[in-house]
Amino acid sequence: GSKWSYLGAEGEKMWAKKYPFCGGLFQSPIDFHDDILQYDSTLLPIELEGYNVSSFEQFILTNNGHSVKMSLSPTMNVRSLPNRYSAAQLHLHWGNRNKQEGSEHTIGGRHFAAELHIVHYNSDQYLDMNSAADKSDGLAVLAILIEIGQFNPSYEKIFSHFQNVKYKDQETSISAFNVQELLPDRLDEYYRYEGSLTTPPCYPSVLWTVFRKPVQVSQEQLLALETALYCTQQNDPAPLEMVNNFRRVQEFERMVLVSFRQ
Ligand SMILES: NS(=O)(=O)c1c(F)c(F)c(S(=O)(=O)CCO)c(N[C@H]2CCc3ccccc32)c1F
Ligand SMILES: [Zn+2]
Repeated sequence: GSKWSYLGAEGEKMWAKKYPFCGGLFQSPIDFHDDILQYDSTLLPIELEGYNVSSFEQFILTNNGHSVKMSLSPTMNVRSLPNRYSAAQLHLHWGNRNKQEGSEHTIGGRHFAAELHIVHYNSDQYLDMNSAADKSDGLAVLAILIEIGQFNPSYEKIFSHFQNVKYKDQETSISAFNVQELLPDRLDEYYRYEGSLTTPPCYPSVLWTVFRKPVQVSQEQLLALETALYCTQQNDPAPLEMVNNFRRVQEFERMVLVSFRQ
């Protein structure tokens, strides 16, 4: 089992001891600020294919002790990237009820409340996630920044099941739905850079697309995310709340491309 956490002796400052890439190059997440941004007119709007999965299909929601992840259908693909990338899973990062700033990427040093990641692997070159995860052109992650605002019925399709996955290794099956509902409406405005997984093993294998426009969930929905889940198993005598599961921003001396003019 992966022995790492976001806190204490196995926290992010120690990851590099067991997972050398975590101390390496091209690490994510990063802060987006003006002097590293460069407009690139060749960045096409993100095109999703096969995202509208029939509600007769199921997605599996799992608490893996680090996040809550949802399996996705490999018929879900991202076009308009150098290769065809097929969806593997989505998961979230968040803060806690007293500090609702748990996004991984930041804009002008500002955290958002939470962040959704949809992890895809290069299905042109590799068989599955595991064989793609450590290849430089292996993965593409779509990142959606989440802020507090209106109740979001699409996010509720995931959040309403948290009581069934409170503890590590619990899972539940939910009716599939169109995951595009979880994205902002502007798929043509995003930040683009080559980075890494933000958890161990931190492979520098991710083509990041971070949408400029955040989505909104309500205060109550965010509170549910911040208070429902545990990193520990149900029978663990020392329960650990699953909070603050975001990596701090990494030093970054490279340009980030943007598909939009200011
Ligand atoms: N922020 S992120 O997008 O970098 C990222 C995570 F933050 C995260 F938590 C996970 S995980 O699988 O839930 C737990 C750690 O592997 C993955 N999972 C990836 C990592 C390697 C791998 C292999 C097979 C399936 C999924 C993943 C991940 F890509
Ligand atoms: Zn993530």
